[in-house]
Amino acid sequence: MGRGRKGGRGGKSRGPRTDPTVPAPADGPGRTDLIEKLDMHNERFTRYYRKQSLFADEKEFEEMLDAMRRHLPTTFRVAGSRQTAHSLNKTITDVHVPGLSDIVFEDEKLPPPVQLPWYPDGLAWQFNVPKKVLRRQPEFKKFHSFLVFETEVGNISRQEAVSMIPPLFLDVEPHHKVMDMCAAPGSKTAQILEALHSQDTLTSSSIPSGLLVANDSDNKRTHLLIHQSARLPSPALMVTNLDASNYPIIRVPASLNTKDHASVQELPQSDKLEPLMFDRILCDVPCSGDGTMRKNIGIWKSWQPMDGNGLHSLQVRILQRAMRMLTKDGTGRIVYSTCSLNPVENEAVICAALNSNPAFELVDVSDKFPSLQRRPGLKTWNTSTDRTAKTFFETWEDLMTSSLDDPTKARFSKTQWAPENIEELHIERCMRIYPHLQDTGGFFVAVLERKKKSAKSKPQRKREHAETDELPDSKRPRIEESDDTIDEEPSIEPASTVEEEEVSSEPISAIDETGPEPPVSAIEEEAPEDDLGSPSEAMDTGDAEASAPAVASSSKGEKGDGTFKENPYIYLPQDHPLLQACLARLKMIPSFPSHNVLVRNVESVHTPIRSFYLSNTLVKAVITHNDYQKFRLTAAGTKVFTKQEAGKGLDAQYRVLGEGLPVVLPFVEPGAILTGSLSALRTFLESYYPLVATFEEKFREQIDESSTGSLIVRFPPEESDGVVLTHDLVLPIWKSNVSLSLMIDKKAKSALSLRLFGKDLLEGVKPPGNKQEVLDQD
Ligand SMILES: C[S@@+](CC[C@H](N)C(=O)[O-])C[C@H]1O[C@@H](n2cnc3c(N)ncnc32)[C@H](O)[C@@H]1O
Repeated sequence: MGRGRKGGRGGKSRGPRTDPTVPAPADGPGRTDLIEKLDMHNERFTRYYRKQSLFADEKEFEEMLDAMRRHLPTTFRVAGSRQTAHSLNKTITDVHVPGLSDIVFEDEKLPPPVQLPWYPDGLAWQFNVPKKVLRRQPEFKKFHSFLVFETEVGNISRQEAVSMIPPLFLDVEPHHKVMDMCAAPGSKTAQILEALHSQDTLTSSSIPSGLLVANDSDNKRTHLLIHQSARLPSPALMVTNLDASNYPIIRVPASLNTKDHASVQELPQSDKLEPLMFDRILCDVPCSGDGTMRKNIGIWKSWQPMDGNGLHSLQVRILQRAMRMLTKDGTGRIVYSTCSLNPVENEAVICAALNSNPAFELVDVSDKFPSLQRRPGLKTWNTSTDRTAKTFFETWEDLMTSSLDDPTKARFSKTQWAPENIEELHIERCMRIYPHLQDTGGFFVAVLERKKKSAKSKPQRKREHAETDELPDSKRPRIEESDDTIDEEPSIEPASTVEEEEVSSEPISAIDETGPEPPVSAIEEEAPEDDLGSPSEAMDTGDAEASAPAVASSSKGEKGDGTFKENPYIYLPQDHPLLQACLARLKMIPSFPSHNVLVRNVESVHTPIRSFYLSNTLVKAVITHNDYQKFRLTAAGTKVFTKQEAGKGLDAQYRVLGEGLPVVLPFVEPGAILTGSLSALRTFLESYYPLVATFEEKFREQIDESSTGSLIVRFPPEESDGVVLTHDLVLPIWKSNVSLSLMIDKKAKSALSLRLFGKDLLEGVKPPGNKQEVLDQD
């Protein structure tokens, strides 16, 4: 398998390989219809895992297999920053769950949604009813619409329960510099962003001083990622498109490489540059994905042991690279995870990485999230050397002395077997989540930190490396750690060319280059986790402006020849006349961080600035002091203002973008914010471009006093005619001469309607012709 090849578990299921001539059975309550059941067998899989002795007895192994053949319950997370999430969660607990608690459908009592007991603050939910219930049973149908709309607007994230675990153990805080090495399609990126934004209020977004670099080697998938993260726009986000195992060093001014710089301070001018060291790194690596078989049923058929064997080397190299990028101040943390149960992709990778870098250790997190059922990492396993899972070797030495031919032997690395020092590595601190433990998918998570006092002498390190030193060069894992050399690493050179202290830098490439074809799951597009609304549906908002990603994302990306062509990222001078005109017109206060505004198009007479983006200072430092082309920077910061077609030159009219509003709200002159009411909100939601004359008088008066263009309205909490607005709602509107428009996309309007008024007030209302014409009308 080649480096940086498209990979990724949880590949879009090819679905059950059913006989097309057999009519599909009805959607039965168990939803594991006969045809699927027939496909849920694979001798290679059962033989391989039986050999691993995962459990004390065969009975439990059978229990696991049974669970893997059952339909996976639907799980979702109430997303968004803390306060908004709590408010929506209360609606689910107080309104929806009671309504779903005593439902009988076709003589069967249906279980209501329940909270996942281990997820903090009860923000994650699970329910398990057949699809036909969601289609036909009125209460569940209503709940389903609610979920679909809230998912569309980013308030709810459909995510497999186990996939929510790694970010929890990462324990991100707003000042952290975080790297998500294999981030697409981005469900964990979204969780990390939420943690960076834990200081957000109900109406306004904080600007974290930290940073999240979300990286994926697959260019197409980075665009999925950008779409996902647009649901939580963040001035602290950058998306890059590189092979994580060779991730280059990013240089930033030394004073920003600390925990206590301000989020939007001016860029320091005279600081020396030093490599950016991350506080948190997630390695959610590409894997064979056999833990997702409940969802991706196609893996049942295709699974074979070489899937995992073929990914081991890349997984080790990604983790090793993460170890080099982690802060050395002792407070950093790496979480390694896969949705595979295969020890070659899990414990073997952890052992290889720990043995290559004795400065690190596994962290005992057994006291964290105690209600999460888990099992310890394996201390022994058997590695199979063929696709049929019939040939196993207990040790690498056994393989070497076997009668297999040399080219076959050369495809394996010693690190695919348990090392002799496994007892010293505390491998039991790894976490295995099996499907039968709490009705989930299968998962593996390990938490690594630098040892508190790493005083290993060179001779001691040499002893630890001796095992790999004995190997022929071609089979050695790349032992790339040397705490002393990390700063000298050339910024963009592949890590394998880094000068290393004690051992060869030969990459562990034998399997990578010549190994088996990657597994289906490793090369297919990952199915969006979100079956409550696919990304493509979510993007089709019917409002092209409003639905554009709210991050400064690439409009070009990868060219046909594989080279990378990006629109530039240009920070404007603070006194740029157009920026200043825009800030004045939109009534921003003087402390607006105008030194952190960037644009993506080169301004000229013919191409005026289309949109303004805002980033925090760390993002600015990364873009300013590094060659972002080399990072294949695909997105940065968050889009806050965008051009409305009216006006030219300095008279150009810009508006505050719905997604950008929470970010800029703290900088809007308080007097410029209008006060709305439930009645005004209803008028906005009932029609696309309501006439000013149709609004209640109190609101109309404020509108009459305001100039045309972009305005912001605060709707305070109110209860009227059984409709309850529980907290402040702040929304952007556009005023033209005779009408107004709520500047959020159609789906966000529908979600709001449903949440407040119990129905979509725009349903059945025909959209007028050209929105722009309506907005520009005189
Ligand atoms: C398991 S998926 C990540 C899922 C993601 N963390 C999430 O929660 O949505 C693995 C990802 O690794 C990417 N990948 C494969 N090889 C890579 C490499 N060498 N460097 C970076 N990313 C890689 C794949 O494109 C895939 O998106």
